[in-house]
Amino acid sequence: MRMPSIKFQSGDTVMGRWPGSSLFYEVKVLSYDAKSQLYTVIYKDGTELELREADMKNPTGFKPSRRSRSRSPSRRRSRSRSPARTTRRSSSRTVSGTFIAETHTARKEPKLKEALEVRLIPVAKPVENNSNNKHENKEGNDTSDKVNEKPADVETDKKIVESRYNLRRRKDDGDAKPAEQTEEVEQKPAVATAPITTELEFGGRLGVFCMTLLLPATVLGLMVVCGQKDASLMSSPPLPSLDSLWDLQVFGIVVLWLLFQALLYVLPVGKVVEGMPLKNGDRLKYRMNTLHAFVLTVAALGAAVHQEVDLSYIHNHFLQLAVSSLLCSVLLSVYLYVRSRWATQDQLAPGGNSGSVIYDFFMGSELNPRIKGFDLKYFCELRPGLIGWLVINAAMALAEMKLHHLDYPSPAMILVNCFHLLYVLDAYLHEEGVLSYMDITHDGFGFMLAFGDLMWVPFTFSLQAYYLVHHPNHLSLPWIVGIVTLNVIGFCIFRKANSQKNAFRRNPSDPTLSHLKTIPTATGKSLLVSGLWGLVRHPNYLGDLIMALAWSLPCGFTHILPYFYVIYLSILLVHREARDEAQCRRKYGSAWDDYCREVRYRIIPRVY
Ligand SMILES: NC(=O)C1=CN([C@@H]2O[C@H](COP(=O)(O)OP(=O)(O)OC[C@H]3O[C@@H](n4cnc5c(N)ncnc54)[C@H](OP(=O)(O)O)[C@@H]3O)[C@@H](O)[C@H]2O)C=CC1
Ligand SMILES: CC(C)=CCC[C@@H](C)[C@H]1CC=C2C3=C(CC[C@@]21C)[C@@]1(C)CC[C@H](O)C(C)(C)[C@@H]1CC3
Repeated sequence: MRMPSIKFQSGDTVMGRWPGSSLFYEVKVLSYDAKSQLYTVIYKDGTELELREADMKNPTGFKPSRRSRSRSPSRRRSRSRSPARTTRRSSSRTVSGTFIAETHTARKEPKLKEALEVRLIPVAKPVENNSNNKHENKEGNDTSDKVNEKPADVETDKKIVESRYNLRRRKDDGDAKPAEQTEEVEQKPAVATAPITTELEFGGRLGVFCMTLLLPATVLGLMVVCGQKDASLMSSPPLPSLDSLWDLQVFGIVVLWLLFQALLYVLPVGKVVEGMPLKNGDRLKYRMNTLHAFVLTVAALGAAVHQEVDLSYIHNHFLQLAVSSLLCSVLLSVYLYVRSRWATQDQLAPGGNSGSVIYDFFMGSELNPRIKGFDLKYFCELRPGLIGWLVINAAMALAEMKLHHLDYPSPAMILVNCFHLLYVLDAYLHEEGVLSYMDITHDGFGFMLAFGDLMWVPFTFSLQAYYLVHHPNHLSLPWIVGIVTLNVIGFCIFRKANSQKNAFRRNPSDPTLSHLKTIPTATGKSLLVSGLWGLVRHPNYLGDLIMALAWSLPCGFTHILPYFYVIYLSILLVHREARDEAQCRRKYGSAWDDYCREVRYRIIPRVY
């Protein structure tokens, strides 16, 4: 069928611009939509886009780039769609000669905003991750793959993307805008906008409302039961008195603790690194000094103990400390919710923009709330709660010694303390990796994380140590060896999986990963499909769960309470895996399905 009187016809091979760049690839015209005046074209790697005529040219006037690197046009996408780059970048790569550099120099970008609809259809086959077969952008500020030609200036690039393109879904996704609506789109500033959250998690508004009330009650309930002689969940201990829950002095101590950690956070020590690219292409800066903060805290506490400060105060005021932390997390969440009302669209998290007060309060509306560079979410995620957890553990060891007149903590208490210390130190030693975790890159900062970081982590993660104070458990040497071995296995899987993924994301050409197979995706990123990431789809979760079991075993088998952490983590990680799965399927489309076919189990090999 011939098309209307237009420049290009279906079946023509022409050069199509890649969104946001001055790069042209060979494309085949599939169809033309007269209403939207867009051509649907297909790139050689199977990527389909819709382009305006102005972004398509006859092949004459183009020359093939002399370099021939295996790089799919679609892999340019993440770069070209990220307007604000802090690095300059190359513009001459080829996919078996299909990626062509424009021969014109100093091309002027028209000021017109143009509509572009995007649909990516990846061609995904596992490939060896060797240096001749790269499918992936280097994440971060890597400039080592720069080649000649017009390096795109940050601002110029931003303007090009903002003024030339409005990326939106294709018609066949069901919400294409007719031509009249395109006008409307063009009138808005061309910045990334946060979509309204329609798919509500955690049982929606009612679910999060219940969780907001039940989670704090659960922590307090567990703590009360744990302090009883009979730590059975079926026991019904007397309700704690108001006095045992609240003390102004204790509240003051918690506030001082937060301020002290905040002070350590702003110390100008440690390198500053950039986080993952945000929706608008910017990268926030983070100072990596959690380890410094930890060491200084230990030094300060050591000095305090030397001055005869009694750390068993923590054990004696455990409930009051928890209630004060809860109050701080509620106040913080209210502040976060209120300030999110003034946040710009591109500062909002995808999951916390539903318009429902309770839902957005719980999930967190703003992705990276900052006060003059002080990142509230990142601060809370790694510092007051995690260091607080270790301090509580140490206080429990002292309380155990005091209560049972011991010269040293029991072997069970030492194991629990050492395992937890290793886990937290590992996070600090690999602090940069945390910047790519879901909580930082995807989840908003609201009650769930504020409460999780400030109350849940320190007071439920330390339950095993608290339990051991009142329920000593003798461990034989074989048990000790067995438990230590289990923790080492879990830790190695956890660390290796996280390190492999982080290294691969930072530099897919990393020679230490060259033996691993990968699946390319249309976004330009690849997926690891062998090694630990070929065993299950979340090997890091598997390692985490094995460690969790090793942390509970020192407490014996008399009560289920010390196993609370394993139960919590299993539920959280299964749910998290499902969330991540949905995100990855959206992001990677059929390449993700191929990965799932290749790696059948999610967390536990041959089981789940
Ligand atoms: N102790 C606790 O309470 C908790 C601990 N954790 C731990 O935190 C850590 C971080 O967890 P989380 O942020 O949930 O998830 P991950 O660190 O596993 O990140 C998931 C992301 O990894 C990338 N990815 C997935 N599969 C592959 C693959 N095959 N190859 C390359 N990249 C892949 C995808 O992102 P992309 O492709 O965009 O890079 C995906 O979105 C984990 O180790 C977890 O165990 C988590 C929650 C609670
Ligand atoms: C429902 C509910 C109680 C939600 C709160 C969940 C949070 C407690 C967790 C979500 C992800 C977390 C992570 C860590 C601690 C627990 C929370 C905040 C973590 C910082 C622990 C240390 C690890 O090494 C880690 C850095 C991998 C980890 C990151 C995720």
